[in-house]
Amino acid sequence: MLSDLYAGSLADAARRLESTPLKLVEAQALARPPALDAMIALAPSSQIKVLAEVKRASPSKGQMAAIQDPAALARIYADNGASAISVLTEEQKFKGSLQDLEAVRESVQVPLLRKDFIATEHQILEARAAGADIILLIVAGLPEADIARLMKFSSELGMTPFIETHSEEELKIALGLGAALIGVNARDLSTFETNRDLFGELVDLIPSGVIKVAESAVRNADDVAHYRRAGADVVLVGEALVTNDPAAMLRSFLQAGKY
Ligand SMILES: O=C(O)c1ccccc1NCC(=O)[C@H](O)[C@H](O)COP(=O)(O)O
Repeated sequence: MLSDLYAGSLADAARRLESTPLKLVEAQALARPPALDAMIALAPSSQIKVLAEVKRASPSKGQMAAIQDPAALARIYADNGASAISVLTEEQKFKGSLQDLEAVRESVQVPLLRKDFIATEHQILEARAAGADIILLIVAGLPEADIARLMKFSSELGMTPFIETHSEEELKIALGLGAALIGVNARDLSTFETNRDLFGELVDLIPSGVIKVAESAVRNADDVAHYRRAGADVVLVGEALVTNDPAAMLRSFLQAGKY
């Protein structure tokens, strides 16, 4: 499944290259104002931080929410305390787009994550050109040397690479590469099974100074408190926000993670 997701994203990127040549994407990326500093926005504090996701659909759940106006949803997130916003731009299974990311960029001032199956410099330039400040690199999906190269490339653009892991071995790879923003995804991207305890099982391997993100499977404020007790600095939440009242949910998450 994961390799299919990468193949789909790369095919879509190749199609976009036919109408927008790499040199133009690069010029658009370099013309953007400097990237916002995600390491400041997501830095550990006395309160858990929320990375709120714009997520219409997923391979595991199918269609979740129509989200006709992603910019309006992002404003609700930012107005109710989200420290950063994740925009799923994958088109085929998640029904997202770079246009969603551009629209969100116009509406909020918090750092934006391009959430996609990124494997090339072209996709990173597209992310920057659309206004993203953070890009996702998934250890399960990429050879270590590619992650190292793409981390360097995104950092040179002023962006923050967010490195996603799902096992001790993957975490050691992320740490070995010097990642400063690391996620432990409760969802196994091959089987879609979720394990909310995985973050707590791995977190002690992550040194202080690295921002620790608990990703996926938050259904309610109790789950946020669970991740916070385990040591999360940040929770990444999609489904629970887009299928409920996002403002009320966000406020309850921030309240639950206040220690
Ligand atoms: O969400 C999925 O089904 C999925 C399947 C395969 C690859 C990635 C997938 N999701 C990406 C994410 O990591 C989540 O959107 C994100 O962590 C938020 O998760 P949730 O709060 O459980 O919607």
